[in-house]
Amino acid sequence: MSITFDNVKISQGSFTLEANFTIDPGHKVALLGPSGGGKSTLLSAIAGFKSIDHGRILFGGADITEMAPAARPVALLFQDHNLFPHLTAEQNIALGIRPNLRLNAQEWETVAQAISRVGLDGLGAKTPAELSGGQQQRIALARCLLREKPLLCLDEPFAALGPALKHEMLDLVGEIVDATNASMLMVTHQPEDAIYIADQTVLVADGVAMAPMNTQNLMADPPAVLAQYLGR
Ligand SMILES: Nc1ncnc2c1ncn2[C@@H]1O[C@H](COP(=O)(O)OP(=O)(O)OP(=O)(O)O)[C@@H](O)[C@H]1O
Repeated sequence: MSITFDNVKISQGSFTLEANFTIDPGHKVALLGPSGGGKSTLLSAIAGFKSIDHGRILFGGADITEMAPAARPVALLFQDHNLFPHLTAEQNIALGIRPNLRLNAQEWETVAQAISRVGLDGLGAKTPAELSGGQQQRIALARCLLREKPLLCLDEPFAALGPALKHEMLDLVGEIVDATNASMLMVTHQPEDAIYIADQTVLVADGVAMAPMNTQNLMADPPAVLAQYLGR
């Protein structure tokens, strides 16, 4: 579904971010730009954790500006702090279905399928401390996925992972997004990650989130602010 920022203005102290564009349905989009540019702020506004001062955010044409975070069509994955340390992997995933963890047999089966989907069969009873960083992120991703939200927002989700594992995770996200017909927005500091997974890129710099551009074209001929960021 499309995502529209209709004359959106978000302020945070002396910082202001503007966004006025539409992302067409079916794209995987990277949010790229200098530190402090407003990438996380934009994701927080979409997820409903940051209110906007002006304008509207539409998803598939429906105004979600005033919706509570849990009611939004959005699942959000952060770089870390995604899991509760005292709960097992499967309990952490189950939270995505029912925060009180009182799931019926069919819902536990859904949890088991989600564990399988992220390639972690047999590890459901482990706590986060017993899992590697990559495995922990897979658990967090599994919880995001079983909420079946049509928009997956990722805030530097795999920054702590090595290159091989990161590519594996990006492949997994890409596959799942394609299979479920979802849309994806991913904040990254790595241009190569944007090229790897995102067909479009939104450049966020100088208080403006710009309309999405084809990632390959953008990298081949970057505007000054991006060239500077890339160190070219
Ligand atoms: N709670 C806050 N109060 C006031 N200003 C804030 C607050 N949080 C962030 N900011 C400011 O908002 C701006 C945008 O921050 P944001 O975290 O969205 O940037 P970012 O592009 O995600 O940065 P990074 O790449 O470093 O994570 C920054 O200039 C920051 O100083």
